[in-house]
Amino acid sequence: DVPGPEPESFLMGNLSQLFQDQAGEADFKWQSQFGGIARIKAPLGEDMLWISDPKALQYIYQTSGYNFPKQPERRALSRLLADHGLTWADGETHKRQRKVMLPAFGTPESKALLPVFQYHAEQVVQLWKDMLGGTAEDARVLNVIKHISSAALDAIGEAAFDYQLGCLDSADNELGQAYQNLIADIFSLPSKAKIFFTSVTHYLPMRIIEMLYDYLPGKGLDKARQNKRAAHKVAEHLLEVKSRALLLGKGNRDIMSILVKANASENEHTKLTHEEMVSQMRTIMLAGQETTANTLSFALYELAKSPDYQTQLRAEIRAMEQSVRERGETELSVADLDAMPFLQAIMREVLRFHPVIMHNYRQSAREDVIPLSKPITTISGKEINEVPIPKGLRVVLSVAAYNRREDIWGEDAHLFNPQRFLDYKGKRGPSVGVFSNVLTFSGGVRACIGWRFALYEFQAFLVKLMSNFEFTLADETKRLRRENAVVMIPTLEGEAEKGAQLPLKVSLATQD
Ligand code: HEM
Repeated sequence: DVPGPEPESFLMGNLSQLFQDQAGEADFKWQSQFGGIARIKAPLGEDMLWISDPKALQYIYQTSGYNFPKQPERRALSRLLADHGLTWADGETHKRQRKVMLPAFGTPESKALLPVFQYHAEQVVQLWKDMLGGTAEDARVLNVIKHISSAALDAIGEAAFDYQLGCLDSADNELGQAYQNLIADIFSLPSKAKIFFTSVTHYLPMRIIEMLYDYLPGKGLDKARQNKRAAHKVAEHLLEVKSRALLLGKGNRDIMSILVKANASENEHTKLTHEEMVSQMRTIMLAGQETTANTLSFALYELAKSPDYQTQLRAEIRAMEQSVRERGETELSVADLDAMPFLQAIMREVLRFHPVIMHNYRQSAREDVIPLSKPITTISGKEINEVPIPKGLRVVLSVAAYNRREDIWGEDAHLFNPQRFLDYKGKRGPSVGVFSNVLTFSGGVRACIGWRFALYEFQAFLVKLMSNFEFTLADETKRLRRENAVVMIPTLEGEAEKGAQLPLKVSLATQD
């Protein structure tokens, strides 16, 4: 009885709109037509709910979090790319894994990684300076996402595992190659057949879905299986090195070392098994790299579009660099970053406007009642404040739409406007997201565990790049598409098959 958009066909339902249109387009349309909740169709006439209502989201993510596990086909994809790690786990297994992993992702642990991120950002600066030649007049169009992705891989290799990948130097590293464009290569440009297949696999037992992913031929699946072989080899080796170091009392600040230590103090029932520890390495590599690199790329895109924001941000950076020099240091500290209001506002607005994970997918484990913050009128004309749902109902939680709600973000929600975070610091609706109430890192019991890690990495890179370079749009950038490839990637209209591309005109920034 909940209203929703017309399905394209019985076979596809509404899913092509969700996955083939530009990222977020269907979400924005449905939000303006139906409000915070709509009935959409999956293939073969199956009913699903699409949701951006804050109270409903809060209920599903948080209040009733473990009653809304991930959809089985999504878990099967997680297993393909990250084994039995945290993104795959559900219920008690998820609670146990998350408890052991949390200490590695706390605030002090993430802050301690800032120098690692600054180092890798500096490598991009040096590379681009070499490519540019040396005078402020020299400008070149660079596909910025290429180098940012490689540097983000190097950064996560070192920050999470104390492992040198050397992707930016194009070092011939098997693990680095296994992760380069992993998600984009597997999930971008999904055909109708692929969308149909992925969606209907949930009618099969989990074991069969997993076997299909293990043995079916296909370029994407081959890449995932090759990734598994490369990652397992390195993970086994690293676990051995780190366990030995722990025995010798030599800890390190990388995430894996902290995890090995935290796990050693757990009892037999709560400990992660060896296989689970190996899985967490793939989980962190998968969840942490393309997400951060793509967010940073969209930030450069927005700043290239708005020279004024760029000038304002650079002025703030210059002032802070000056005060850092005056105290005899060379790098900005976490406190310095926190004391830069425009940087903070830009970061929040980029995360709000370009959430690289646009949807989360869940399924009700029992009959339930979803509360709404605003009533809706049903097809039969009743006004309702809550929606009763059956067990097994699949729901799409729309990060994209929530982040553009006018009742939360204001009438200009569809405009990129960092000023909103400077003008208004109060509470915006029910608390849903873990950070600044944007939903980009999700919320509740399985919110992004690496959000602090991502924020420091983002700031380290953005400050270095803005301090050294000016960015303007290139002609090609007018064809930019936000491609929905599970993680949102920038591609160019007509060249989507080339994968992630973000051509920007880059020149040296003047240092005054
Ligand atoms: C801008 C960067 C990032 C964004 C936008 C992002 C977003 C998200 C979102 C939306 C989820 C929830 C997915 C769901 O519930 O279906 C998630 C989960 C997760 N993220 Fe992130 N993430 C980012 C960076 C990172 C980093 C840097 C790491 C690790 C170093 C990381 C590790 C994880 C893990 C392990 C989970 C699974 C948590 C769980 O299921 O309990 N993420 N992330």
